[in-house]
Amino acid sequence: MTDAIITAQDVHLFYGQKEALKGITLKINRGEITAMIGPSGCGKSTFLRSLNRMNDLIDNVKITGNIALEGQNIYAPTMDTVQLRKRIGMVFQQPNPFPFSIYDNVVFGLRIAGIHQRAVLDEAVETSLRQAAIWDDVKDKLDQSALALSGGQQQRVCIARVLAVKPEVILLDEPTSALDPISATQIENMLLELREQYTIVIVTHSMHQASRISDQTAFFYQGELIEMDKTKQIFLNPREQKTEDYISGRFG
Ligand SMILES: Nc1ncnc2c1ncn2[C@@H]1O[C@H](COP(=O)(O)OP(=O)(O)OP(=O)(O)O)[C@@H](O)[C@H]1O
Repeated sequence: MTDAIITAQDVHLFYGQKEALKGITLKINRGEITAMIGPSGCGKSTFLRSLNRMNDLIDNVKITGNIALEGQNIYAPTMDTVQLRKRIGMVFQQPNPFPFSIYDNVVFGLRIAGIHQRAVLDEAVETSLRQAAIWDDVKDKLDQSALALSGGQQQRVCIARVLAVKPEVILLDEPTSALDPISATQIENMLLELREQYTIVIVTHSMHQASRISDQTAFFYQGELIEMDKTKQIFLNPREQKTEDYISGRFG
């Protein structure tokens, strides 16, 4: 029996006058990978960003409805957004390591949280880089710039940076679309390893990626959630014609 770690209830989001999300209601199951798919502009990244209040950083955004993490409304005025973004970490499309060493990238969030003991940081660096499946590649050059790594390696360091603060949920917005196919597959394999320990939500344009790694798939279209179900069900026997048309490449 799966249980929900995040619930969204009738979420509407406006950029100025434009309604980008039109009443989204869904549940994200704990310890699963949930994929968000849909054509460009359908609102999947907007929805993903609303899960850890990244949209707060954009001017003129208004959101209504309710999003709860472990039953707690994340839009409540008392919610500490720094704390929230530690609990729900985010990885972006373009690898965005800081212009620091690999070591300093990984421990960035821990230092901000006031953790400075060398042994604790060393341990976090090794554990996070191992989880991100890049420890063997970088263990002998932790003091070198993260910018000198390949794109796929940089993305895994960015994932290690998120893992170091021990989030409960990891949001990934098209994390492999800027990478070569081998790096993309390595990251997919890593996400499969991380599942169960973490809850993962991934926005992807790749049907292959969604069907290969996710447990649940949500199909968005023009700001609405058309259908969400077990991934097998969505890909083999969708309920809605629009879903079928999209996954079979008839539009998008
Ligand atoms: N900062 C913004 N200001 C105004 N409108 C925005 C902003 N970000 C997104 N939008 C609009 O909201 C709608 C949803 O965009 P969003 O980026 O969430 O879609 P998406 O499905 O993730 O698309 P893509 O696959 O191309 O990334 C689009 O019409 C987009 O133009």
